[in-house]
Amino acid sequence: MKVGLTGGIATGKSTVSRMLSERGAAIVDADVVAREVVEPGTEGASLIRERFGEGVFLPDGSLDRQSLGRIIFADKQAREDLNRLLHPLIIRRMEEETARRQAADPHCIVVWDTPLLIEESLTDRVDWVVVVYIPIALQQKRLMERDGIRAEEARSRMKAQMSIEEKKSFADILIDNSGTLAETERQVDALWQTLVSKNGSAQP
Ligand SMILES: CC(C)(COP(=O)(O)OP(=O)(O)OC[C@H]1O[C@@H](n2cnc3c(N)ncnc32)[C@H](O)[C@@H]1O)[C@@H](O)C(=O)NCCC(=O)NCCS
Ligand SMILES: Nc1ncnc2c1ncn2[C@@H]1O[C@H](COP(=O)(O)OP(=O)(O)OP(=O)(O)O)[C@@H](O)[C@H]1O
Repeated sequence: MKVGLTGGIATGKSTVSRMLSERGAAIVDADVVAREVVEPGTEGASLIRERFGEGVFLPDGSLDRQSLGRIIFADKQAREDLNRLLHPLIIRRMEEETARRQAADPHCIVVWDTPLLIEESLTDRVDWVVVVYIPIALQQKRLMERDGIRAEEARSRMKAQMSIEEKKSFADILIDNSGTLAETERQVDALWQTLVSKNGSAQP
């Protein structure tokens, strides 16, 4: 079984995916894979160098994430270009990782922790869509606190994605992460019970 876990930036995907991992899920994290596909010497790194130039790389050859982030969160065309270059590489690697996990354990529950699951029309690749939701004002506050950024920058990052209100409508299951972590744990327990009971049976 393959579950797509999504939400808006800083709504709590990593928090929920950690809780699912503790219960036995196999996590495939798109942000981690996105880092792997641009490591020095990779095809991803050369594609970025061709489009964005040497200025978005550090002297040791690694990607200057801050610099590229400043460009793509402020410029829609640049963001679409980056997505077009990297997403096929990211998706391929996520599918390979999933196949590897399922070969090792056919009954495992694989969770795709993927911020852009809905924007990139990846919902058909998963059996269930779980959206981690918090209200927009709290999203902005948590993002500013976590990344130490100002309101304006937080808003520009949030605007680079479909709004969390809109994403809600794509959910098979909604996790409300606006309360305490203990409250989220309780919802994750219920989610896990549902996934385990449906594993191997009909899709939602
Ligand atoms: C622009 C980059 C270098 C900035 O790196 P940085 O370390 O500052 O951020 P990080 O990778 O941890 O991403 C943080 C969050 O930003 C959001 N985000 C990242 N990329 C994008 C994007 N292309 N469009 C919209 N939101 C994005 C996601 O919510 C993500 O969880 C990096 O995000 C990147 O390589 N993005 C392109 C790959 C991608 O689309 N990743 C998202 C998963 S498919
Ligand atoms: N229930 C909660 N109560 C208080 N703080 C929380 C809660 N859940 C998450 N947070 C905090 O909110 C921030 C965002 O959470 P998290 O990093 O899990 O979001 P994310 O959706 O994975 O973000 P990104 O899209 O950037 O990968 C973190 O600093 C986290 O510690």
